Amino acid sequence: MIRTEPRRTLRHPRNRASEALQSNDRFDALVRDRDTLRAEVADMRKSLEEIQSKHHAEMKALQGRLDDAENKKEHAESQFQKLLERVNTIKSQLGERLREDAEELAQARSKIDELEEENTSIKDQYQAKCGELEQLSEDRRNMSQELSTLRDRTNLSQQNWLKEKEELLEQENYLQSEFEQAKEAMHNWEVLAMEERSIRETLEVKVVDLEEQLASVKDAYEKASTERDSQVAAIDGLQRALQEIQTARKQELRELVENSDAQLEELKQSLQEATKKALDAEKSLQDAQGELERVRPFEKEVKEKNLLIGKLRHEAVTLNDHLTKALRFLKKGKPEDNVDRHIVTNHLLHFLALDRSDPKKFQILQLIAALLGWTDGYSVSRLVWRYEISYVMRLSVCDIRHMRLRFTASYSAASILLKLHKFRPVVVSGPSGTGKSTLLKRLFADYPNTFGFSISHTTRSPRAGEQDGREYYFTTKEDFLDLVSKNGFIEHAQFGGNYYGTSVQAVKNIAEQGRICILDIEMEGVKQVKRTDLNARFLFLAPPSVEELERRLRGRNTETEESLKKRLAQAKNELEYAKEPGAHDRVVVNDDLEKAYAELRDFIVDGDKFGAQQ
Ligand SMILES: Nc1ncnc2c1ncn2[C@@H]1O[C@H](COP(=O)(O)OP(=O)(O)OP(=O)(O)O)[C@@H](O)[C@H]1O
Repeated sequence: MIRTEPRRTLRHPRNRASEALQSNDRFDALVRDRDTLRAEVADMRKSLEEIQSKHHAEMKALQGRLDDAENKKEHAESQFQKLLERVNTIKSQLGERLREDAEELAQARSKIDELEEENTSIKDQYQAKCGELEQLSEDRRNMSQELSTLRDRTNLSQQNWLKEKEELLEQENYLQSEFEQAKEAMHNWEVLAMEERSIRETLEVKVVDLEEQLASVKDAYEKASTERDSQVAAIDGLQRALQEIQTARKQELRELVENSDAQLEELKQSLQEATKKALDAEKSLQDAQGELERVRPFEKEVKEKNLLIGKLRHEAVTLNDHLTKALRFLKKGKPEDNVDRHIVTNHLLHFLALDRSDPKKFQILQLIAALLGWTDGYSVSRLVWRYEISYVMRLSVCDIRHMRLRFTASYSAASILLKLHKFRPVVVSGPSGTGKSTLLKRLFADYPNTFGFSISHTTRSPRAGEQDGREYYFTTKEDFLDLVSKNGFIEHAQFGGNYYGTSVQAVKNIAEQGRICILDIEMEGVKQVKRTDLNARFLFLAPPSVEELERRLRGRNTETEESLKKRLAQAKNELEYAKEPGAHDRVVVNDDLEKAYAELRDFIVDGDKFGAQQ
């Protein structure tokens, strides 16, 4: 609306009447203008009042929403505090329990070791005593044999002597009877001499002869008697000697038997004691085994908890590292440095294009702040805080949970990748029979608790005593085939209607446990590992020649003619593949076992770095 100011100018008197008329008209017009203005003012007031009341209502609604949000925030904070308290109490309780269990386990182990040592020493003693017992029985048997031969010989000589004695006695009797006859004859002759003197003279010669005969017979008799006496004395001496020998032998034997009986008794006693001790040891071994069985689940729990603690520690260290890097990066930026406007514009466009709920938006904001050199920590944190608060206040609880899950998943994936940089798996491949198992067995013995084999998946049902995640990861056929379709296996095969396979995740699990996973696989498996993010190192073990390989396979006595042919054909393929550049990081020829082991160990151990990357 155009309004004109009333003009205040001096007019000529002739025009006064007409001017009065004009001024009346103008006055009327002015009155009209004023009225319209008043109406307009009233309208505006009305609309102002309406706006004010609307604004008031909007303010009220906003205040209500703000109050709600604050309540929710307070509630979430109190829940978070409670959870934190619970986590702390669980941590302290678990720590206590873990320490106690570890102590108990160590005691049980040392007890088992002691008992086992005792058991072996008792067994050794028992075996030594058995050997001694056998030796003694052998001695006894030999002596009994000797004694019986001696007895036989004594009996024989005794019989001979008795026979001779009888013969001498017979001779003596015969001489005695002859002497008696001669005496009688002499008597007859003396009677006859009395009667017949004449015959006497003739007979005297006979008498002399007879006397001579008698004398000689007497001599013979005396000789025989002395001989008999000496022989009797010899027999007596012999008998005495024999008796002495017999008594000495008997005494010796008695002593021997007594000694061996005593030794036998002692051995029996020590055997009984040893058996008792062995029984006691077995009982305490069983107790210890029972104890071990009881402790085993705790051991697993302890391991899991330790793992968890390790993971948490590692996460804390990584986060700290990231924070330090971010701070350093923020501190380094200078506003006067050349800022690439193109990059900033791109980031800004990206920021605007992203959905509000996308967490990347926050990261881009941080990046822009760093690029523009907003080194003032306070203003950056205020900006970030304001953005965060305004963003978080628009999120529902469900969104927050979802975000946390997404963060945890991506964080654990990143954590595994970090672990795979430190604990890099080693793929040891090579034709069957080159000596992989022989060398790896030695390496594991030299470096205990350093390496691990991945646990395989299987679709077969668990057997008694088997545990999921210990002997195998037991899975269904559907899940197994699903994982196959997602390239989740390094190697897989079917035996007797069941599937078996080595999964990529199983290898990652070994790195998660802080061990180097050793994969003893074939060429196709090697290629598959290269397609994964396992960050593995590759060693190829080659035989000195195909002929030597065949000799070793035959020497192992594990192959049929058919399987041998198959293995040799496969060996040729593997040797061809190994010639391709970059197929393996190291090729070791196993011609000399010591040399090959040194090369394999040097590559895997890598000066105690085990191939770790920064
Ligand atoms: N340097 C060597 N010299 C002579 N014999 C060897 C040597 N290395 C290994 N062997 C022998 O070769 C045979 C095969 O070795 P081994 O079983 O370790 O092979 P492998 O590569 O593990 O076979 P597979 O892949 O079939 O299990 C064994 O009998 C082993 O004793």
